[in-house]
This record gives sequence, structure tokens and C-alpha cells, in this order.
Amino acid sequence: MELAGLSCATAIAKAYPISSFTSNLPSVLVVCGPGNNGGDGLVCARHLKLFGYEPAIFYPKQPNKTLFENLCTQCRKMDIPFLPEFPQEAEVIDGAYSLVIDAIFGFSFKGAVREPFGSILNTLKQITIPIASVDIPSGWDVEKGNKEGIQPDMLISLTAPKQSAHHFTGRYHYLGGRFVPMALQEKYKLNLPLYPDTDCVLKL
Ligand SMILES: NC(=O)C1=CN([C@@H]2O[C@H](COP(=O)(O)OP(=O)(O)OC[C@H]3O[C@@H](n4cnc5c(N)ncnc54)[C@H](O)[C@@H]3O)[C@@H](O)[C@H]2O)[C@H](O)CC1
Ligand SMILES: [K+]
Repeated sequence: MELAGLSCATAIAKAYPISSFTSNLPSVLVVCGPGNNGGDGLVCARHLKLFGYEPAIFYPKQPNKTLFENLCTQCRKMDIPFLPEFPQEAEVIDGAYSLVIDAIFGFSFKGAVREPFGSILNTLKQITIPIASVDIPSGWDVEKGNKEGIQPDMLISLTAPKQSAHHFTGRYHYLGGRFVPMALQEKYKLNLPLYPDTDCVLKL
């Protein structure tokens, strides 16, 4: 999770460098879901802060587990605010932030979206600032995607692109999570591209 979150922040900093924003402290809204995809989001927020961005986190369903509690503690100690509620108006998000990180659901998402995430995703469908999705655009079927769902500007595929990545039409697709042992890559015929040097991300 640490390496996944670092990969996400690194890829985001490459696609949206601070110099590309009008503000030199670009505000980033990181929306975290209840599973490990949300954990990747928490780690990503921390690294974005270290890279000079101004992240704020919305984390409505926090699991009662030490791992996630510790990740939250680290964020708080780095003065990253946790929003008490989600801005329901798309215009409010467009006005307050430069970028949204979607760390709501990853590969374990299934069925119809339950609240509060249904309303959140509906609002995210209306914003005009770019969305960067961690691993899978939230609300998409892992294999089939979702034509009616959010359409992110960026996708960071972790470990390996999932089947639904074929439906991604945004500008930036990165691979991150350089931690799969060779034996596993061979066993599952992952056929992963080579990362350059010691980089933790690769633009696809
Ligand atoms: N395992 C790995 O190799 C790595 C995984 N990483 C990241 O982890 C996610 C997958 O995490 P997981 O905890 O399995 O699940 P999710 O975060 O995708 O979500 C589960 C969470 O969501 C709830 N849920 C499921 N469906 C719905 C729904 N329809 N409505 C509302 N809520 C739903 C469910 O109850 C759980 O609470 C993977 O994508 C990566 O981001 C790391 O990359 C490290 C390597
Ligand atoms: K996601």
C-alpha cells in the first residue's frame, strides 16, 4: 500500500506538475473509500503534500482497523485536513480544487453503488476539473467498465492494468506498483512492461 500510494502521487506529479497550475499550492481533493483503494489514497495524499500540493481528504467510511487508523494519524500529523462533509455542488469542487483523486473503489467493487458513494460519484460526474483514478475508475465494473460512470482524465493502474482499462479514454495512463516478484509475473503471464531505471511508475 505504501508503494502503491507513492506510485500514485509520483504519477500525478508527472502528469500535473505544480508548474502547470495557476496557484503554486494546488489544492487536491482526495476521496477515499472503505477498502484498500482508500488506503492507497491516504498514502497518496501524504506524498502529494510532501511534493508541494495542498491535499484535503474526504473519508466517509473509515474502517476500524489499525492500518487505516495509523494512515489517518500520519495525514493529520502532516496537517492534511479531513473534510466533515462532501461538497454536494460540482461548482463548489471546481472552485475550491484543481484536481480530484478518486480512491473510492478498486478491484473488489461489485454490484450497485451504495450510499454515500452513489451521491459522491454523481457529483464527480458533473465536475469539470480533472479526476485521477487509483487502479480503476470508481463505479466501473473491473472488466467491462461503465459508460455511464465517471470518465477520469488520468488512470494509475496498480500492479497491472485491469480489463476495464481498455475503456479508459482520458489523457494519462500510468502503470505503478513496481513490487510484483518475477516468479509471480511469470506464473500469471502478466507480461508487464519494463520500468526505466529505478522509477516506480511508467507512462503507458
Ligand atoms: N492486493 C493487491 O495486490 C494490492 C491492492 N491494492 C489496492 O487495493 C485495491 C483493492 O482493495 P480491496 O480492499 O480488495 O477493495 P476495494 O478498495 O476495491 O473496495 C472494497 C470496499 O468497497 C466496498 N464495496 C464494494 N462494492 C461496493 C458497492 N457496490 N457499494 C459500496 N461499497 C462497496 C466493500 O464493502 C469494501 O469495503 C486495489 O484496487 C488497489 O487499489 C494496492 O495497490 C496494493 C496491491
Ligand atoms: K478508484
